[in-house]
Amino acid sequence: MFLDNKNVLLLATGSFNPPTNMHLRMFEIARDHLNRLGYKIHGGLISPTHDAYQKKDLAPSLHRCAMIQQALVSLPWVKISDWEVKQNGWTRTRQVLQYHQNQLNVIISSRLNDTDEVDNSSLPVQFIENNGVNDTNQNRSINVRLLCGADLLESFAVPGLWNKDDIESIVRDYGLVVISRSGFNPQKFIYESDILTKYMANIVVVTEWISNEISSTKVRRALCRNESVKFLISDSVESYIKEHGLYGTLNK
Ligand SMILES: Nc1ncnc2c1ncn2[C@@H]1O[C@H](COP(=O)(O)OP(=O)(O)OP(=O)(O)O)[C@@H](O)[C@H]1O
Ligand SMILES: NC(=O)c1ccc[n+]([C@@H]2O[C@H](COP(=O)(O)O)[C@@H](O)[C@H]2O)c1
Ligand SMILES: [Zn+2]
Repeated sequence: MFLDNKNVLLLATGSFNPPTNMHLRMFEIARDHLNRLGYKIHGGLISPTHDAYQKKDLAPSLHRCAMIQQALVSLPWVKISDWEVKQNGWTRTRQVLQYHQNQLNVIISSRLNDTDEVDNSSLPVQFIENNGVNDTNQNRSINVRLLCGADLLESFAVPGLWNKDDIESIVRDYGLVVISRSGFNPQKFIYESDILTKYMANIVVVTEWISNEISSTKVRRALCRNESVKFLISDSVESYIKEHGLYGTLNK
């Protein structure tokens, strides 16, 4: 019932519209915290949501993927997975976790058996190679964990947004790493949820003490008003946005 595998790959889902410095910091904050708790982080993945995800002002995934790729140049231990955006429609988060966990299992077993016929282009397998999965006395599996902000956790309570079964599977089979966000109280939210309390051992809440209110919404607003977004997003992401006239920057 409790996840005791300390070998972890962090997977973050979301719009990344556009990717901000806080999206990148989430991975760094989570890795530091989990390392202190004795976990070993074998890599990270960003899985942007499909264009069919009904969200206001969502830029096409082609652009969101390109921006994520630019942003990740300064965070090489995290890779983009474009599996979600390549599907025919929106994919629920439980299925996103399931797909990547299956892929990871296949890759690890093919490495252990010295067969290499799996397409692993979307997974950061170099971390797996470099992080001792082939060591003896090592647990040879890696758990995909959902990395999210406290707002995403609290969206579990939005009526009709998440299936009850999906929430249970996410927290039971994968586990959560939740980064604090101002205006949200993940500890209280867990306390008030029977299912989250049942599996609280699988939820790591990480407090970001250097609190930072960057959000994509605020960045889009600043861009549209022709205000500076420097130090909120990567310079290369800003250049990409302006080059393609995204978020109302055309002719500004
Ligand atoms: N400042 C932040 N602190 C903690 N978590 C964050 C922060 N910004 C984004 N996240 C997390 O990153 C993931 C992707 O979020 P998302 O793409 O919605 O970014 P966002 O900044 O919330 O964008 P938007 O304003 O468009 O909703 C989510 O799990 C979200 O909770
Ligand atoms: N039922 C579900 O699995 C479910 C519901 C709502 C959002 N989500 C995901 O959570 C993320 C939320 O992103 P935003 O915070 O940008 O809306 C997206 O990746 C979306 O696909 C999943
Ligand atoms: Zn959001």
